[in-house]
Amino acid sequence: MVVGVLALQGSFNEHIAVLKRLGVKGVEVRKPEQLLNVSSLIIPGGESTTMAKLAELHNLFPALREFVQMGKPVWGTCAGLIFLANKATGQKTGGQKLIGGLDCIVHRNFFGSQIQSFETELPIPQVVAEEGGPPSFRAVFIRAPAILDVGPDVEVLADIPLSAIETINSNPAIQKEEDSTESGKKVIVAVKQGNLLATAFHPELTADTRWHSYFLKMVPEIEEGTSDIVSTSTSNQSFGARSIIDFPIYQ
Ligand SMILES: NC(=O)CC[C@H](N)C(=O)O
Repeated sequence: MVVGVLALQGSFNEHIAVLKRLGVKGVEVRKPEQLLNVSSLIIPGGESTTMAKLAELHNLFPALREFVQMGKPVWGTCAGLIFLANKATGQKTGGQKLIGGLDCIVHRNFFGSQIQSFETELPIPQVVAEEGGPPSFRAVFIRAPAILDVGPDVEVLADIPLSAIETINSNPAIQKEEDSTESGKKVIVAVKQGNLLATAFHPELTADTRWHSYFLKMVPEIEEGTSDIVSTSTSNQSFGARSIIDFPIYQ
Protein backbone atom coordinates (compact mmCIF):
# COMPACT_ATOMS: atom_id res chain seq x y z
CA MET A 1 0.00 0.00 0.00
CA VAL A 2 1.05 3.54 -0.65
CA VAL A 3 0.09 7.00 0.62
CA GLY A 4 -2.24 8.90 -1.69
CA VAL A 5 -1.91 12.65 -2.12
CA LEU A 6 -4.90 14.47 -3.57
CA ALA A 7 -3.40 16.10 -6.63
CA LEU A 8 -6.10 18.40 -7.95
CA GLN A 9 -4.30 21.61 -7.05
CA GLY A 10 -1.85 23.03 -4.50
CA SER A 11 1.24 21.64 -2.78
CA PHE A 12 0.85 17.94 -3.59
CA ASN A 13 4.35 17.64 -5.11
CA GLU A 14 5.90 18.98 -1.94
CA HIS A 15 4.08 16.34 0.16
CA ILE A 16 5.19 13.56 -2.20
CA ALA A 17 8.78 14.83 -1.94
CA VAL A 18 8.71 14.68 1.88
CA LEU A 19 7.25 11.16 1.78
CA LYS A 20 10.05 10.14 -0.56
CA ARG A 21 12.64 11.52 1.84
CA LEU A 22 11.11 9.30 4.50
CA GLY A 23 11.31 6.29 2.20
CA VAL A 24 7.56 6.13 1.54
CA LYS A 25 5.89 6.08 -1.85
CA GLY A 26 3.33 8.83 -2.36
CA VAL A 27 1.02 8.67 -5.36
CA GLU A 28 -1.11 11.36 -6.95
CA VAL A 29 -4.85 10.84 -6.59
CA ARG A 30 -7.15 12.50 -9.13
CA LYS A 31 -9.84 9.91 -9.74
CA PRO A 32 -12.21 8.11 -7.34
CA GLU A 33 -10.94 4.64 -8.25
CA GLN A 34 -7.36 5.63 -7.34
CA LEU A 35 -8.46 5.80 -3.70
CA LEU A 36 -8.83 2.03 -3.76
CA ASN A 37 -5.06 1.65 -4.14
CA VAL A 38 -3.94 3.80 -1.22
CA SER A 39 -3.88 3.14 2.50
CA SER A 40 -4.14 6.76 3.55
CA LEU A 41 -4.53 10.19 2.04
CA ILE A 42 -2.96 13.62 2.34
CA ILE A 43 -5.04 16.59 1.18
CA PRO A 44 -2.60 19.42 0.49
CA GLY A 45 -2.82 23.15 0.91
CA GLY A 46 -3.81 25.32 -2.00
CA GLU A 47 -7.18 26.93 -2.53
CA SER A 48 -10.12 25.07 -1.07
CA THR A 49 -12.81 26.57 -3.31
CA THR A 50 -10.89 25.62 -6.45
CA MET A 51 -10.11 22.22 -5.01
CA ALA A 52 -13.80 21.65 -4.24
CA LYS A 53 -14.81 22.61 -7.77
CA LEU A 54 -12.23 20.24 -9.26
CA ALA A 55 -13.26 17.45 -6.87
CA GLU A 56 -16.84 17.90 -7.99
CA LEU A 57 -15.79 17.85 -11.63
CA HIS A 58 -13.96 14.56 -11.11
CA ASN A 59 -16.87 13.14 -9.08
CA LEU A 60 -14.56 12.63 -6.11
CA PHE A 61 -16.81 13.64 -3.21
CA PRO A 62 -18.61 10.30 -2.65
CA ALA A 63 -15.32 8.35 -2.72
CA LEU A 64 -13.52 10.86 -0.49
CA ARG A 65 -16.35 10.80 2.06
CA GLU A 66 -16.37 7.02 2.04
CA PHE A 67 -12.59 6.96 2.52
CA VAL A 68 -12.94 9.16 5.62
CA GLN A 69 -15.89 7.17 6.97
CA MET A 70 -14.03 3.89 6.53
CA GLY A 71 -11.55 5.12 9.12
CA LYS A 72 -8.59 5.39 6.75
CA PRO A 73 -6.00 7.95 7.89
CA VAL A 74 -6.46 11.33 6.22
CA TRP A 75 -4.35 14.43 6.83
CA GLY A 76 -5.53 17.82 5.61
CA THR A 77 -3.05 20.69 5.51
CA CYS A 78 -4.45 24.21 5.25
CA ALA A 79 -6.98 24.03 2.37
CA GLY A 80 -7.07 20.29 3.18
CA LEU A 81 -8.09 21.14 6.74
CA ILE A 82 -10.96 23.29 5.41
CA PHE A 83 -11.97 20.44 3.12
CA LEU A 84 -12.18 18.00 6.06
CA ALA A 85 -14.13 20.29 8.39
CA ASN A 86 -17.82 19.73 9.09
CA LYS A 87 -18.40 23.47 8.88
CA ALA A 88 -16.50 26.39 7.36
CA THR A 89 -17.08 30.10 7.72
CA GLY A 90 -15.72 32.93 5.59
CA GLN A 91 -16.52 31.11 2.38
CA LYS A 92 -17.06 32.70 -1.00
CA THR A 93 -20.66 33.53 -1.91
CA GLY A 94 -22.59 30.33 -2.47
CA GLY A 95 -20.30 28.41 -0.12
CA GLN A 96 -18.26 25.42 -1.14
CA LYS A 97 -18.60 21.69 -0.82
CA LEU A 98 -16.68 20.03 2.00
CA ILE A 99 -15.76 16.40 2.60
CA GLY A 100 -16.55 16.77 6.30
CA GLY A 101 -15.91 14.27 9.07
CA LEU A 102 -13.77 16.52 11.25
CA ASP A 103 -15.99 17.87 14.00
CA CYS A 104 -14.92 21.49 13.97
CA ILE A 105 -15.75 24.93 12.67
CA VAL A 106 -12.99 26.40 10.56
CA HIS A 107 -12.60 30.01 9.44
CA ARG A 108 -11.32 29.82 5.88
CA ASN A 109 -9.03 32.85 5.82
CA PHE A 110 -8.78 33.55 9.52
CA PHE A 111 -5.33 35.10 9.43
CA GLY A 112 -6.17 37.43 6.58
CA SER A 113 -5.22 37.78 2.96
CA GLN A 114 -2.19 36.53 1.07
CA ILE A 115 0.07 39.37 2.23
CA GLN A 116 -0.77 38.56 5.86
CA SER A 117 0.86 35.15 5.48
CA PHE A 118 3.53 34.56 8.10
CA GLU A 119 5.89 32.07 9.72
CA THR A 120 6.36 31.45 13.41
CA GLU A 121 7.89 28.93 15.82
CA LEU A 122 5.33 26.85 17.72
CA PRO A 123 5.93 24.22 20.43
CA ILE A 124 5.96 20.74 18.92
CA PRO A 125 3.11 18.65 20.39
CA GLN A 126 4.24 15.79 22.64
CA VAL A 127 2.91 13.09 20.28
CA VAL A 128 4.82 14.57 17.36
CA ALA A 129 7.95 15.22 19.43
CA GLU A 130 8.43 11.48 19.87
CA GLU A 131 10.44 11.70 16.68
CA GLY A 132 13.05 13.70 18.58
CA GLY A 133 14.44 17.02 17.45
CA PRO A 134 13.99 20.52 18.84
CA PRO A 135 11.07 21.47 21.10
CA SER A 136 9.55 23.75 18.47
CA PHE A 137 8.75 23.61 14.77
CA ARG A 138 8.52 26.23 12.06
CA ALA A 139 4.86 26.81 11.25
CA VAL A 140 4.23 28.33 7.82
CA PHE A 141 0.84 30.01 7.50
CA ILE A 142 -0.19 30.97 3.96
CA ARG A 143 -3.54 32.76 3.79
CA ALA A 144 -4.27 30.30 6.51
CA PRO A 145 -7.45 29.07 8.14
CA ALA A 146 -7.90 28.59 11.89
CA ILE A 147 -10.18 26.35 13.88
CA LEU A 148 -12.68 28.31 15.95
CA ASP A 149 -14.44 25.46 17.73
CA VAL A 150 -14.06 21.70 18.11
CA GLY A 151 -16.32 18.83 19.13
CA PRO A 152 -15.67 16.57 22.15
CA ASP A 153 -13.78 13.90 20.18
CA VAL A 154 -11.26 16.31 18.76
CA GLU A 155 -7.82 16.49 20.33
CA VAL A 156 -6.11 19.86 20.05
CA LEU A 157 -2.45 19.43 19.09
CA ALA A 158 -1.43 23.06 18.57
CA ASP A 159 -2.82 26.51 19.05
CA ILE A 160 -1.43 29.96 18.54
CA PRO A 161 -1.71 33.06 20.69
CA LEU A 162 -3.24 35.83 18.64
CA SER A 163 -0.88 38.29 20.26
CA ALA A 164 1.96 36.50 18.46
CA ILE A 165 0.64 37.50 15.10
CA GLU A 166 1.76 40.75 13.64
CA THR A 167 -1.42 41.19 11.68
CA ILE A 168 -3.64 41.08 14.73
CA ASN A 169 -4.50 44.74 14.71
CA SER A 170 -4.85 45.13 10.98
CA ASN A 171 -7.07 42.15 10.39
CA PRO A 172 -10.73 42.78 11.24
CA ALA A 173 -11.51 39.04 11.30
CA ILE A 174 -8.96 38.43 14.04
CA GLN A 175 -10.14 41.47 15.95
CA LYS A 176 -13.73 40.29 15.76
CA GLU A 177 -12.81 36.79 16.87
CA GLU A 178 -10.79 38.10 19.75
CA ASP A 179 -13.72 40.17 20.96
CA SER A 180 -16.21 37.37 20.60
CA THR A 181 -14.41 34.47 22.29
CA GLU A 182 -14.17 34.11 26.01
CA SER A 183 -10.46 33.43 26.30
CA GLY A 184 -9.95 35.61 23.23
CA LYS A 185 -6.29 34.82 23.08
CA LYS A 186 -5.69 31.67 21.06
CA VAL A 187 -6.94 29.87 18.00
CA ILE A 188 -6.46 26.21 17.19
CA VAL A 189 -4.15 25.32 14.32
CA ALA A 190 -3.66 21.53 14.57
CA VAL A 191 -6.07 18.78 15.61
CA LYS A 192 -6.55 15.02 15.56
CA GLN A 193 -9.84 13.17 15.63
CA GLY A 194 -9.44 9.40 15.30
CA ASN A 195 -8.19 8.75 11.77
CA LEU A 196 -8.17 12.44 10.86
CA LEU A 197 -5.25 14.84 11.27
CA ALA A 198 -5.52 18.49 10.27
CA THR A 199 -3.05 21.36 10.34
CA ALA A 200 -3.60 24.99 9.36
CA PHE A 201 0.12 25.33 8.54
CA HIS A 202 2.33 23.69 5.90
CA PRO A 203 4.92 21.20 7.24
CA GLU A 204 5.58 20.13 3.63
CA LEU A 205 7.15 23.54 2.99
CA THR A 206 9.80 23.09 5.66
CA ALA A 207 12.65 20.62 6.05
CA ASP A 208 11.17 19.30 9.32
CA THR A 209 9.68 15.87 8.55
CA ARG A 210 8.24 15.13 11.98
CA TRP A 211 4.58 15.89 11.11
CA HIS A 212 4.79 13.52 8.16
CA SER A 213 6.40 10.84 10.34
CA TYR A 214 3.61 11.30 12.87
CA PHE A 215 0.97 10.90 10.15
CA LEU A 216 2.68 7.77 8.84
CA LYS A 217 2.40 6.25 12.30
CA MET A 218 -1.38 6.58 11.96
CA VAL A 219 -1.26 4.22 8.98
CA PRO A 220 -1.49 0.64 10.34
CA GLU A 221 -0.12 -1.00 7.18
CA ILE A 222 3.01 1.05 7.43
CA GLU A 223 3.48 0.27 11.12
CA GLU A 224 3.09 -3.42 10.38
CA GLY A 225 5.68 -3.22 7.63
CA THR A 226 3.37 -4.36 4.84
CA SER A 227 3.65 -1.17 2.87
CA ASP A 228 6.07 0.19 0.34
CA ILE A 229 8.02 1.88 3.07
CA VAL A 230 11.72 1.56 2.40
CA SER A 231 13.10 2.63 5.71
CA THR A 232 11.53 3.59 9.00
CA SER A 233 14.81 4.81 10.37
CA THR A 234 14.75 8.30 11.77
CA SER A 235 18.10 8.95 10.12
CA ASN A 236 16.24 10.58 7.23
CA GLN A 237 14.66 13.00 9.63
CA SER A 238 15.59 16.58 9.42
CA PHE A 239 14.44 19.45 11.50
CA GLY A 240 15.61 22.56 9.72
CA ALA A 241 13.18 24.97 8.13
CA ARG A 242 13.33 26.61 4.77
CA SER A 243 11.96 30.06 4.40
CA ILE A 244 8.55 30.67 2.92
CA ILE A 245 10.20 32.75 0.20
CA ASP A 246 11.66 29.59 -1.34
CA PHE A 247 8.18 28.46 -2.28
CA PRO A 248 5.50 29.58 -4.67
CA ILE A 249 2.72 31.65 -3.20
CA TYR A 250 -0.73 30.29 -3.79
CA GLN A 251 -3.34 32.60 -5.22
N1 LIG B 1 -2.52 27.80 1.95
C1 LIG B 1 -3.77 27.40 1.85
O1 LIG B 1 -4.07 26.22 1.68
C2 LIG B 1 -4.80 28.48 1.93
C3 LIG B 1 -6.21 27.98 2.03
C4 LIG B 1 -7.19 29.08 1.72
N2 LIG B 1 -7.44 29.91 2.86
C5 LIG B 1 -8.48 28.47 1.21
O2 LIG B 1 -9.54 28.90 1.44
O3 LIG B 1 -8.44 27.53 0.50
